[in-house]
Amino acid sequence: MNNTKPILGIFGGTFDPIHYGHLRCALHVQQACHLEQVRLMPCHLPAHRASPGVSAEQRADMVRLAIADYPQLALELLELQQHRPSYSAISLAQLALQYPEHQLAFILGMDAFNQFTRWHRWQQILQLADLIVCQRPEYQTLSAESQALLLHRQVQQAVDLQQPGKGRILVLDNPLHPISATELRHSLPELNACPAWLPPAVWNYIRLHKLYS
Ligand SMILES: Nc1ncnc2c1ncn2[C@@H]1O[C@H](COP(=O)(O)OP(=O)(O)OP(=O)(O)O)[C@@H](O)[C@H]1O
Ligand SMILES: O=C(O)c1ccc[n+]([C@@H]2O[C@H](COP(=O)([O-])O)[C@@H](O)[C@H]2O)c1
Repeated sequence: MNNTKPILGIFGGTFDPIHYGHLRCALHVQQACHLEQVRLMPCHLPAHRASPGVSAEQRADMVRLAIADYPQLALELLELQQHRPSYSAISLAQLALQYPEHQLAFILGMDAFNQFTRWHRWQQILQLADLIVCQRPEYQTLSAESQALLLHRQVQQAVDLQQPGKGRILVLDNPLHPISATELRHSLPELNACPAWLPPAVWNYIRLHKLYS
């Protein structure tokens, strides 16, 4: 039996700033997994790292600019609108209530997946959503904890997520994008032109607001 509920992808991130690694992964996942939409959700107060120097509103503005040409992508403001640590388990519980007619899939890179069993109430996430893991250069070795999770939960094909269910994990065979926001933040002060890994509209925003200088 096919699942009649469309799948909504939730791609959480600090997006400090958003770059083509994020954008191309979001577009690839949406198409490869037949997601109705991918909603990019900037975290407000990251629970797991220092607060970014750029405000949550500005990080969201950059996401909005980066996705403007792609109707299959949308900005999810849930975490920005709440003054609490941005725990994915809490956000997904709220999104599940907000989108009862959809099945949820949380999208994350391999580096994030390798830390997943240290997340706040991570077991609850697997009761609320499937995980779609994007491969990322330099992070292609799975931690022992991630391997253990995959043992019982991994599905091999995107089409498997169309069946009713939750807590399944798909590791995608996606094109690799060797870029990180950390690297960008370090190189941006030296750059005079838009680098290949940044959407031009995001570059213009960074220049206009003198970010990362
Ligand atoms: N180049 C990439 N390829 C695949 N996944 C990526 C890539 N860059 C980021 N991601 C994933 O996108 C999500 C949000 O990442 P984040 O906003 O932290 O970007 P980042 O480039 O990892 O930033 P930073 O270097 O500041 O940690 C995470 O799940 C991360 O694994
Ligand atoms: O909920 C948690 O404990 C948790 C711990 C680490 C990361 N996350 C989420 O994972 C997403 C990617 O995180 P990051 O640091 O790679 O931007 C982002 O939505 C974070 O809020 C969530």
